[in-house]
Amino acid sequence: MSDTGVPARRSAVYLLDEILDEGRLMSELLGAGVLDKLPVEDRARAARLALDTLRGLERADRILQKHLKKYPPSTVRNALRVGTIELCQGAAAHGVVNAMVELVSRHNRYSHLKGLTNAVLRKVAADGPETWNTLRVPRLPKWLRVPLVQAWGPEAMAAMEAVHFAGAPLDLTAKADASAVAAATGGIVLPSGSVRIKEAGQVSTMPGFEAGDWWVQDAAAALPVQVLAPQPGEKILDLCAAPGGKTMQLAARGAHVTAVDDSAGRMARVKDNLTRTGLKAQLIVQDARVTAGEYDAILLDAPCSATGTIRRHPDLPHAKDGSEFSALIELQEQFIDHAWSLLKPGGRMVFCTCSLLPDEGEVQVDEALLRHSDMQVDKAALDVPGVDAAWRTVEGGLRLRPDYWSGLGGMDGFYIACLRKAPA
Ligand SMILES: C[S@@+](CC[C@H](N)C(=O)[O-])C[C@H]1O[C@@H](n2cnc3c(N)ncnc32)[C@H](O)[C@@H]1O
Repeated sequence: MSDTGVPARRSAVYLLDEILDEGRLMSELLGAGVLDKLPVEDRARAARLALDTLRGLERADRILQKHLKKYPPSTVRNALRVGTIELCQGAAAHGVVNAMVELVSRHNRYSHLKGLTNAVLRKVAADGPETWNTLRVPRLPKWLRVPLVQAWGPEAMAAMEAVHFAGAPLDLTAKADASAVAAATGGIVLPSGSVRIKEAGQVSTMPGFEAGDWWVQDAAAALPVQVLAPQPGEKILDLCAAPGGKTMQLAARGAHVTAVDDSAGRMARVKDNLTRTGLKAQLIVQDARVTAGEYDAILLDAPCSATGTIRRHPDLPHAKDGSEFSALIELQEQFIDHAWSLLKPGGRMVFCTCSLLPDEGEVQVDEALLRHSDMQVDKAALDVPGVDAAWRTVEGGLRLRPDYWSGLGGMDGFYIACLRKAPA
């Protein structure tokens, strides 16, 4: 990292400007290379500062509110937010204040606000850290909170917000032996067989990464393949496959996998992942709605709101406003119907989304059952290790929420159902 910490902090402020004002996602910004010019440590620091600021945004704003008569332009406001988060996390006051004052003073439009930056952050340094823990756990923005409270109730919502605020541990899926991966990486084996690491460093330097012994995958995201229960030699279609976590799980169990995704860029990551792990699958870049063939089993991990992944992606509720969701729900319906036409009689299809919205899970399955007289929900398929009976839903699926396993560090929100086609 640079001595002053200014370049990393400036980049964190830039990320916040783009996320909060332009509605861009962190993944999109990192994919576009906005941090690529920074040294590696500065890149990690900038991303961490931006993510921490987004998680604690409501608290930072409450602390800053006391010291601001009116809001400064958003770049300066975001610099104050980053500074507040650092101060409340216990960083040395002089380092944070000096760096933020320097950052603002070098700004070509807002250099006149360096005095305000200095004065406000000094006040935050004096009272912010002790105020921090007296403030409520940050809430989701209303556009998302309202439908989630309606779906799961206020207590569950508060529990999910507590997990979002805490952030997420690192979960790994072992190619073969979870106990060996846990021993090598200092993790624990979760009830479902994933390996969880509380304090992870840089992933690519961890033991077993180069050898391809494991890949990063949230414990909840690893469950759909367990529910599908692939058998060696089965012909399995993995629809919407990139970046390939589930493709690798299917291939590791000896299935003949055809992986389809319409993003060439994301499919390149599937290829890299397969190469690193020494696993095989046929990769096809195409729209899932034109895929052809006949398959013993299908995994449909449909594109969705990704509202189940907020503890890892705290930018999402700030960058989005829900306006894209009805188009996604419509797309999911089309994917289900087309995928169903590719399934052999007697075959099974797992439909899943990393969403907390029933419209992208429970409701999709209810409606698919009405459209397809040869479709049934296979409830027995949910009998896999680590799955709690309380997570089962009325229509026969599995509802996973971030507040489940909260003592172990939570899990991503997911919906999973196994749909069985009538025999010929
Ligand atoms: C939830 S992600 C899949 C995650 C993946 N199954 C895994 O486990 O790593 C959804 C994927 O759907 C893909 N997608 C979106 N629209 C698509 C379409 N029309 N046809 C095929 N893939 C599509 C996206 O590129 C994205 O990679």
